Amino acid sequence: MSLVLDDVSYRYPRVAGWAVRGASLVVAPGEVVGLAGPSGCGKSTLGKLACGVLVPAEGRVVVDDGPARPRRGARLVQLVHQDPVAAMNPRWRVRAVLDEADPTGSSLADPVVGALVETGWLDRYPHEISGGELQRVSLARALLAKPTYLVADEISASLDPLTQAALWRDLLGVVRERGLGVLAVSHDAALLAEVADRVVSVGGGTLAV
Ligand SMILES: Nc1ncnc2c1ncn2[C@@H]1O[C@H](COP(=O)(O)OP(=O)(O)OP(=O)(O)O)[C@@H](O)[C@H]1O
Repeated sequence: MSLVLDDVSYRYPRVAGWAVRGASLVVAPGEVVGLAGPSGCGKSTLGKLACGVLVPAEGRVVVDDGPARPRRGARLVQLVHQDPVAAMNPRWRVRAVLDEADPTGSSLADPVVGALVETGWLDRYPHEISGGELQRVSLARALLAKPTYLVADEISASLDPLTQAALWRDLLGVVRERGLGVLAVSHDAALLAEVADRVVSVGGGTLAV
């Protein structure tokens, strides 16, 4: 059982050249794999392929022996988007964002979510909280869906060092307790060295790990 990207390639419509070319990667349950590389080399694209937001032109993505995007049932791979503003409905208050992921309405009862989200944010719209706060809401939303794997795309880039450390401590707790597998995309080599079990680095150009 694992998240497998097998020789995947992807090119965006109307753009010359490949964004990702022949990339292969495995993330096991309970493992944190860091993905490093220069801007534009295809890290976010690979993350979107891993969770089924994009479909590879070549190669395949297999999640615990099944498809990345099953027609029915739970989405096993959740993406925490690099840009949480773009990933959130601007007309939904934070409470509605979390309730969509956990319709029981008891999301803050989850200790990890309770640590990430402050009650004072619940009645605000995404534009009424800071970028770093929105990143924490975005991570909480993804964890509420109880994924088996998480693609964490620069999830702590807009946080101060103390808040960043707290967020990763909470997330690594979920990795240990629930066996969550994480693909952590970051430019921050020191952070990846700290949180990842291993780091895949890409030198430059198109991503082909
Ligand atoms: N929606 C899109 N349409 C067209 N081209 C895109 C799109 N998104 C990304 N690209 C292009 O695909 C390539 C890979 O982009 P991607 O965002 O995956 O890189 P990245 O390594 O995550 O970069 P960064 O570290 O700056 O976030 C880049 O050349 C980028 O310009």
